[in-house]
Amino acid sequence: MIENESSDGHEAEEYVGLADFVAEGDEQLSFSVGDKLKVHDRSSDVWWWAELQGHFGYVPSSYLQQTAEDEEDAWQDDEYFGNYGTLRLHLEMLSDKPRTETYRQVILNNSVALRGKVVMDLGCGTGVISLFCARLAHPEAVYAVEASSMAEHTKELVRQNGCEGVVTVFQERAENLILPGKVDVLVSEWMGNCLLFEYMVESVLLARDRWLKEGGMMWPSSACLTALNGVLGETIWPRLQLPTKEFLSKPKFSHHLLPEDCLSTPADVITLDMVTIQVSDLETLKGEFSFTVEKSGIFHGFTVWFSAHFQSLEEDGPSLELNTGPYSEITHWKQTLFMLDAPVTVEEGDSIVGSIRLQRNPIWRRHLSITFS
Ligand SMILES: N=C(N)NC/C=C/[C@H]1O[C@@H](n2cnc3c(N)ncnc32)[C@H](O)[C@@H]1O
Repeated sequence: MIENESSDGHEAEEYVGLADFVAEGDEQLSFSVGDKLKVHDRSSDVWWWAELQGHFGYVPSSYLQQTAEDEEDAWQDDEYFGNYGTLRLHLEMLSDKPRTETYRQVILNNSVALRGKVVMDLGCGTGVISLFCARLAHPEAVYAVEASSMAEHTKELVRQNGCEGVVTVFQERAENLILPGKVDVLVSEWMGNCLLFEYMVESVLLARDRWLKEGGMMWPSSACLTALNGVLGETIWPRLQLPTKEFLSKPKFSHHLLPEDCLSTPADVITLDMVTIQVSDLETLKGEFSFTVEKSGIFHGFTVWFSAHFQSLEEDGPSLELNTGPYSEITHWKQTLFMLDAPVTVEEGDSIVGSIRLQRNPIWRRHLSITFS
């Protein structure tokens, strides 16, 4: 067989492993999540004949996904920046009072220390954080970076607020950005559902590595994912439209969990230090948890949310936190509920021990899958 020819004479197709596979027998081929395999024969539905680094063998087709046509497509950037070019999403974010107010407080608390500093606002959208900097403090310069067409409006807003002397808008992807110089502070509001969805955080880390001065400040300085055992409040069941099985099979984004629906105390399961974390660390993030049930009830699933922490620019100055959990003021992210395959009755004092894994999708780079074990 010619190296790159498959048995039916077509070009071998490239696929990516979606999960680790361990061969059972020498006619099968083991691989790890993210491995790129050449598939030579897909005549069977279940087992395909594939090659990895010169080794051949059968692999389960359900573990493989075709690689995206090109890198750009993998990030779905046209759709992504297209969406952010319209006001709808920005209106939702600006209307989120806890979110926007936290960033305003951070700038206000650090207004003295910000004097003469150079700030980058990455993914500035309508530029609200940049305007906070220019109006509530006296930085040397603010570089407002926004890749979508929203940047045109942002330039106008900066002008109308009389901030063009301080704020410069760059309509550019952070990855391709050329700045006049390095910055003292990199501020960004990058957090997505379950903290990482959209993986805008990768852009923030690339910008950090290229443009943040040694010892510069990252805002948020750290972020963490928190979880607890939640119940599906009795209020939901009666309104259940979908068949229960289907309903239970997918995570529920933007689920508003009420404190009375919580069966255990929250536990931080994953923490990102925004100064030290590397892009490669984002591929797989794992956390352990052990919950003690505080009140008997039906355990329907795990609820997840995040918090972002903002260190003060001043030595032992107060830090600030944006918490999107059920005990804080509701935000546009709300919380995410991961349903169990089947609800479990639990008693006060029971302990629920396990681990969580956030696996970045090897193909669609803005997506992830979350596994509770
Ligand atoms: N999901 C939350 N919280 N915020 C999303 C916020 C996203 C905003 O940041 C911009 N953005 C995202 N990634 C980049 C990038 N690499 N370079 C420049 N601008 C970018 C988007 O166009 C949105 O306006």
